[in-house]
Amino acid sequence: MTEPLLSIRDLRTVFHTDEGLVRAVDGVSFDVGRGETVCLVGESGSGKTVTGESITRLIRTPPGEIAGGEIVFDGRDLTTLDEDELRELRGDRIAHVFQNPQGALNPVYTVGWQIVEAIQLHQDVTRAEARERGIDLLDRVGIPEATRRFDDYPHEFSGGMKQRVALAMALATNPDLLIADEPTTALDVTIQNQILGLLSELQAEFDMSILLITHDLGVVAEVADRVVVMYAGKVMERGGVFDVFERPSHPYTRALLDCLPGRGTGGARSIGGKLPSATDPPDGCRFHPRCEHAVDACRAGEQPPVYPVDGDDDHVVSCVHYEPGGDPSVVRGEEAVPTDGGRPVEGDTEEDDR
Ligand SMILES: Nc1ncnc2c1ncn2[C@@H]1O[C@H](COP(=O)(O)OP(=O)(O)OP(=O)(O)O)[C@@H](O)[C@H]1O
Ligand code: NI
Repeated sequence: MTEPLLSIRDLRTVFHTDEGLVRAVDGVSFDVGRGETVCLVGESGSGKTVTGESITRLIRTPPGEIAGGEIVFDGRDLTTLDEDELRELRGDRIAHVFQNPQGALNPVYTVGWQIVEAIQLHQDVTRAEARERGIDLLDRVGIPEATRRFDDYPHEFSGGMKQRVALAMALATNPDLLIADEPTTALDVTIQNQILGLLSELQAEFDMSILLITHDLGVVAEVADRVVVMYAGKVMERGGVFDVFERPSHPYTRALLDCLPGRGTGGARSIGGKLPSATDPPDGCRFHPRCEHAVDACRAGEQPPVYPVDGDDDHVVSCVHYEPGGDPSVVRGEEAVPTDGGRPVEGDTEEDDR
């Protein structure tokens, strides 16, 4: 594999709060390859947004602080850059879009004016050239009558159209990496699908990498090349989208997938049990209090290291059942089939038998 565009190693981002230290991102590692879409998934509070915002240090300091790790982007460790260098990078080579496009748009100026500003901030072009480029971008993101709409104000666009405008602004400087944090969550399903389709098209056209943050596994199945599953600040599982969906290996990943309509036991809308406390997470595997497969080894010490699934270094899981000499069939019921002669394959039958 060629060198990834972005390589995050052992990232630690904390918040100093009145209730104590929140280890929002606690030793997270993953790569984003060139031209690849990597999805960061997990329930609310798992640290997805903080991970995305740590990359260009959008984290407010204080209370936030990047306490450790490396964020290597195109060969440079971003954690060593000063504020000026980061500003230069943000909105130029790395762009963000957020759930609420309102934040990206200033209500006081026309969208065209804002796009021209974004282009001129990073590129040495005339106003007329920037305008032409901006109209072209609005057109590319699917704004009808882009030339006429260019001089409209943000409030004159609907929610879905506003998100397209925000996307046009993000793409204005032809970024290498787009970090999209729940960009379609606030939109209705039809518009969601349009925007996601658009993202894929633009990705190919602009040859950029996308880090897409979402808790919607349906979206992940649609667009991801690779998946990083987070829980309580830790990576639980990481791998190619096909591997993770076909052979989900961490009990947490399996539980998440079981919540998808048409998969698993069906009916279940969310995982049982409570999310851990942000300031006082459990020892051992952070998921163990909600895990039906937890054993003593899961309850003490640190989060387990990541182990390859089926000897595949590209698909890894942080679960003691996968350590060398361990028995993953405890977690993945289907493994039991060849050994005991054709018992039912569902992962939860063992429990039902008891
Ligand atoms: N400014 C802050 N001060 C204190 N704690 C924070 C701050 N921002 C985030 N956190 C905490 O960091 C943890 C991770 O939050 P984060 O927003 O990254 O979760 P998320 O996975 O993006 O969730 P969601 O799906 O709800 O967006 C949470 O426990 C959250 O309360
Ligand atoms: Ni978030």
